[in-house]
Amino acid sequence: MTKTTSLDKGKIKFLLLEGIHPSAVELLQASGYTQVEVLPGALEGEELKARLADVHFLGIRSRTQLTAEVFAAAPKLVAVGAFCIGTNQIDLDAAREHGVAAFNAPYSNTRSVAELVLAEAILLLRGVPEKNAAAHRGGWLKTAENAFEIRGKTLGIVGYGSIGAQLSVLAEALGMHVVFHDVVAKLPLGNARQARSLNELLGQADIVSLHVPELPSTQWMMGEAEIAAMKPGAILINASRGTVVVIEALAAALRERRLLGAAIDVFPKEPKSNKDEFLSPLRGLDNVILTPHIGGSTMEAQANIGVEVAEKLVRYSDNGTTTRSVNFPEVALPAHPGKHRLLHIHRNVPGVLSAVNQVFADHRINIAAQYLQTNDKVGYVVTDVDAASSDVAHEALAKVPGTIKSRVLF
Ligand SMILES: NC(=O)C1=CN([C@@H]2O[C@H](COP(=O)(O)OP(=O)(O)OC[C@H]3O[C@@H](n4cnc5c(N)ncnc54)[C@H](O)[C@@H]3O)[C@@H](O)[C@H]2O)C=CC1
Ligand SMILES: O=C(O)C(=O)COP(=O)(O)O
Repeated sequence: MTKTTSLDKGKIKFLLLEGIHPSAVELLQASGYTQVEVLPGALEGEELKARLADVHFLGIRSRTQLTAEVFAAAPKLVAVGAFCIGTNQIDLDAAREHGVAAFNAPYSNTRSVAELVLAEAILLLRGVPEKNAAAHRGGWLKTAENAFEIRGKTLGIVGYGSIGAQLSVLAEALGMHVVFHDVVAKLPLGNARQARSLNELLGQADIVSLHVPELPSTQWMMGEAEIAAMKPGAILINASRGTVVVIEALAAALRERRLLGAAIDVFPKEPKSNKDEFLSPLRGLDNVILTPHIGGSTMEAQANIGVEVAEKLVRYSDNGTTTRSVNFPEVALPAHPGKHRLLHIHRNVPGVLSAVNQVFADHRINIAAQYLQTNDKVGYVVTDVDAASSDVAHEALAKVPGTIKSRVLF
């Protein structure tokens, strides 16, 4: 039998958590990976660590927290796939230091989030959440008071990245004016314009929608002062991360009717599973749409994400390609028939590359192709050598000081 990978594909273990779409399993199996375990929920603590003891590839979504402690308990882990956009749940530095490459799906659920936000903006401008809640209780709130068309209103987008920019285009198609705030100068799409500051945006927008990643700089960025700076009767929508809004300050503004309404999809503390109770100061406020972190949860987005991230994991497993990794130097080297491929991940300190190449010189191994990329912490070198030399080279490479991980691919 001809081997295609150093470790028989049938022995490589994938663990997919949080109900990742079956499209991922199908792709992995079609690529020869038969050991794929799928769990519907997230794992944490000792259970997560115990499960990871013999796992090579892990798939998660936004809920599973991968800390330095978790990586330390996963000696065989080669890569992590975040089957979502955000990677704030992964300690990316710790992953890198353990030689674990991380990938995500930066675009597959963008449209789903943008559509949800627009739908919520329309419903909130019409007071539908309150009228719907009243009707369920036997009430009948037929009135035009505080009910508005979306046409002609100003949408303020905070974070003009993939989602913010997509939302901008859709909003203009509905006749909205768009103003955005971003820490980076961005090309405005259509007639959108970039505000000079968050406060300028807050003073102009009828609807403020947040689309920033979770970062130290975005934590609690919508606090009491920022909410007070919003126009009276404005609407706040948050489908980014729960740590971006001070939820108590929002609840106070909504109770006092300073804001017309809000739609919140993400929370500082979210239930761990569908079985746990959702607790929030926003519960019971009829002018708030509360959704259980489903901005990206559509069949279309999940199916696409399943394929996108599974493909990235397969490419990394099969030939060492790290293109679009979120924490690793990017390397993509074409396959060289008849050669074996050595993957060497090391600390980016002076002397490691020369020590690596000294191994080849010492063993008189001819290099067919070699590619090195580094980032501030880690170096990743891919070397293709004659098949007959790969075992001896692999053994010697693993002993080079500064080595984090090394693999050989046949
Ligand atoms: N509710 C849900 O189910 C989903 C939530 N998300 C969240 O949405 C976030 C945004 O997604 P994308 O648009 O794809 O990300 P992106 O990375 O394309 O865009 C984020 C933008 O925010 C900007 N930014 C960063 N810090 C900022 C700050 N302090 N002030 C203003 N702008 C700032 C960046 O420059 C960038 O333009 C994700 O990081 C994720 O946390 C994403 C998908 C689904
Ligand atoms: O893509 C993201 O960043 C999200 O927040 C979506 O998370 P989820 O996959 O629904 O847990």
